[in-house]
Amino acid sequence: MAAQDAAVESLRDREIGVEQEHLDRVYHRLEEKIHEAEFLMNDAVKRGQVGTPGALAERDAQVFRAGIHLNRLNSEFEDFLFGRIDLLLGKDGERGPDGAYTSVEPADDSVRDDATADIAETLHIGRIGVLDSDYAPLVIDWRAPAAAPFYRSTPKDPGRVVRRRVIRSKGRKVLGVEDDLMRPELTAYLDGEKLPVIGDGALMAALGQARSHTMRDIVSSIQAEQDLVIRAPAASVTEVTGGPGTGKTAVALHRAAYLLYQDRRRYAGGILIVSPTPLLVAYTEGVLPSLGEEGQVAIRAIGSLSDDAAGLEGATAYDEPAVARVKGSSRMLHVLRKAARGALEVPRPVDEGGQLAFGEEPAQAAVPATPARLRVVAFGARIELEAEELRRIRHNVLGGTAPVNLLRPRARKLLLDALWNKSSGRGRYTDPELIAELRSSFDEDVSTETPFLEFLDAWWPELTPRRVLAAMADERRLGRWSRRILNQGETRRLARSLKRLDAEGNGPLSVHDVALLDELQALLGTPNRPKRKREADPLDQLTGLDELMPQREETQWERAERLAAERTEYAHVIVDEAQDLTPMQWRMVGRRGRHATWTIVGDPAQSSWSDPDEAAAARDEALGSRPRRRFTLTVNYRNPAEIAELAAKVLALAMPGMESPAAVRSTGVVPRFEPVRDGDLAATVREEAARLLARVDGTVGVVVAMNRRAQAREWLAELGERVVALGSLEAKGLEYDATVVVSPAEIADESPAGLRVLYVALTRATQQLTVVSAERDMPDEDGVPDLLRD
Ligand SMILES: Nc1ncnc2c1ncn2[C@@H]1O[C@H](COP(=O)(O)OP(=O)(O)OP(=O)(O)O)[C@@H](O)[C@H]1O
Repeated sequence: MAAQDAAVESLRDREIGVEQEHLDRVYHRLEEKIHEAEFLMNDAVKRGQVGTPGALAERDAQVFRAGIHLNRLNSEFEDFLFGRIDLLLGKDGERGPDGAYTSVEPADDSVRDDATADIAETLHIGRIGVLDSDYAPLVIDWRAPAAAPFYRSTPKDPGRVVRRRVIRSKGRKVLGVEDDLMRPELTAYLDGEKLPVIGDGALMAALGQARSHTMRDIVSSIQAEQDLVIRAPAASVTEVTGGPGTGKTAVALHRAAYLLYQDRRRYAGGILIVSPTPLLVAYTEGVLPSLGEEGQVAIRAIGSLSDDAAGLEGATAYDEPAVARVKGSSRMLHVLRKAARGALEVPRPVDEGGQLAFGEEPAQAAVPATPARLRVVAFGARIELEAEELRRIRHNVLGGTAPVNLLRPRARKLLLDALWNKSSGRGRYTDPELIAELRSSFDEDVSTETPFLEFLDAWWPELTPRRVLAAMADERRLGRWSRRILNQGETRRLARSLKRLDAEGNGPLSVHDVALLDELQALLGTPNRPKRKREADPLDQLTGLDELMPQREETQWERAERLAAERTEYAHVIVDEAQDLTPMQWRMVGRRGRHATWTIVGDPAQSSWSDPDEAAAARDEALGSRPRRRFTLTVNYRNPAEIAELAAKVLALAMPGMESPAAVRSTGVVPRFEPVRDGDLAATVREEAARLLARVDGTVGVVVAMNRRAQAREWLAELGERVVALGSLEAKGLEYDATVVVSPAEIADESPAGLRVLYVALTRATQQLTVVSAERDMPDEDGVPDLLRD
């Protein structure tokens, strides 16, 4: 037995040695390429010194290209080379642009009658493609067509693949190999020697690894059903559904990298990935760089999508469910339309002069809400417009649907018309030319007068989304805008939730406020501002360069940076956890992809939104009539069968009849049930988290009801960085080696979608799960809460 083990080990070592040799060749070639790129950079800099505009533009372009190239080559890929396939001869002998044979099917005579065959081609697969100096492929990019059989081949449908190997390496050192035999019935020979097979496959090895606070890519073990989605054509809409742990997020990220590889030019317009929480953004954002892609992809939390959400972190506060339901509903659109127009009448916030603040009622002899009349002097006489006339003009201007801020020039024009009609100038001449001249000087005189300008500013102020949102905090006013749209209770709750904002709308935003601000931005519009001239660069002035090149064009770098900063629309939009988007959020996301192609991944069973039909309608509106291509993922790679089985009980309650995905592995460790000990919830949770910390190498997540978030953080403060406390809604998409789910009943009762939120909480663990039940969970003698019993 020992001799047999030793033989296996020596075979493994020999195969590791074979792959090491190949990796050495790859690195040698990469070094050559890095030198080439550095040479290009230096050469480009020299060109820059010539100083003619043509040479400068060329230099910028060259530096840009060489910079990208160097960046990719220098990236510290942990396992740059990760796969290999050994293939039979193809049906035809044609080679593709990457030097590999293109045929997927084996040639008729590739297998001999005695079930032996020769390996005709060996391909190594890696994160980027590398050709040797003769243009033969040393490494095929994982996204190239030639790499597809690495993912697609199965023993049932092997194509040309005989052996599929996953290579594990760190830096320049190969650490291990794991093989899957796709044609076990064959005896295959490579260079005259029998093809060896090592290990029991790579997927299980990958799934058993400890989790950290960042997601890993799955590039070495993408499964066939996932590969179909990743490589689906970009056109129109690709919709992917699948239960927890089926790899939807992973697939979405790999698809972004794949699309960029396929058509870099087209996706220079940017790919947007919308994620439900900043936590999930932080968890996933390392995956794309590890796949060799950066820059063109923006991963944004739904709470930071609008320009108005402060900073990239955006909004993290959550409204209580009843408020969230109102703010997310498409009925809000009608309220916001009224508010965007009605806010013109709202007094402006205090300035030094002691005027009113929003939300305050006029006190004593305060300045009136909006000026009641306009008084100017023209041609030596006073002209006035009374309240009724002003009201008529405003009504007239607001007649259409144009954005309010863009209507200001029209309001100004109608005011001048009305003043002119009352002025003495009107009847002075009959000659149209003279009248026109007089009118034009009238307009100029009046419209530059301070009283007129002050009046216009107060009567038709430029509204900001935040100001309008803050104006909605006044319940009486909001009641006017929401009449026949929201009921009284909804109006009250909405107004109250907005009291967090000051008069200018500054203050903590909730995740749902962000979609409202974005809608308001669209309703209000941004007036055109005169273009600012490019600021002079002091260095250019000092060196006299500004005189040499007075109209220096933007460089390619500057242009790329500017476009990224200004980008509001994308070429492709990927929505993760799409089941959670509210109708208002769909509108916000839809505005960013009006001309885009889309990939949408989600799971209706995990939806925390209470009205899925309303959300589905909004989604249809955002996607328009684009055709949809649908995929379903069926295998759960995250949870062991023991945990998946428990979660399935909640699924049966939350969505009767819905099937849960099949767990791909089992650990033999069943979930643990722990009732609160001695009435001390904090101590029980802390002890359970500590117990799990000792049992797993990676992370432990403790999921509590949303209103216990802060509490839970305190309970766990002493336990170190491997433990994280999460509100139920924050657990979306994340995973931990072990989780503690605290009081299923509390989580389920939190909102109308509570059972689905509980389903999410129960499906976060890759190895172990403890459920802590409080009194309201009504645990039985084994500690099993009522909700989780058979
Ligand atoms: N082919 C694969 N090889 C290795 N690991 C995989 C594979 N597919 C998925 N995984 C792993 O399974 C886990 C779950 O994947 P992911 O988070 O993408 O699932 P999901 O469908 O988005 O789940 P949820 O709906 O619960 O958010 C991740 O750790 C992911 O790396």
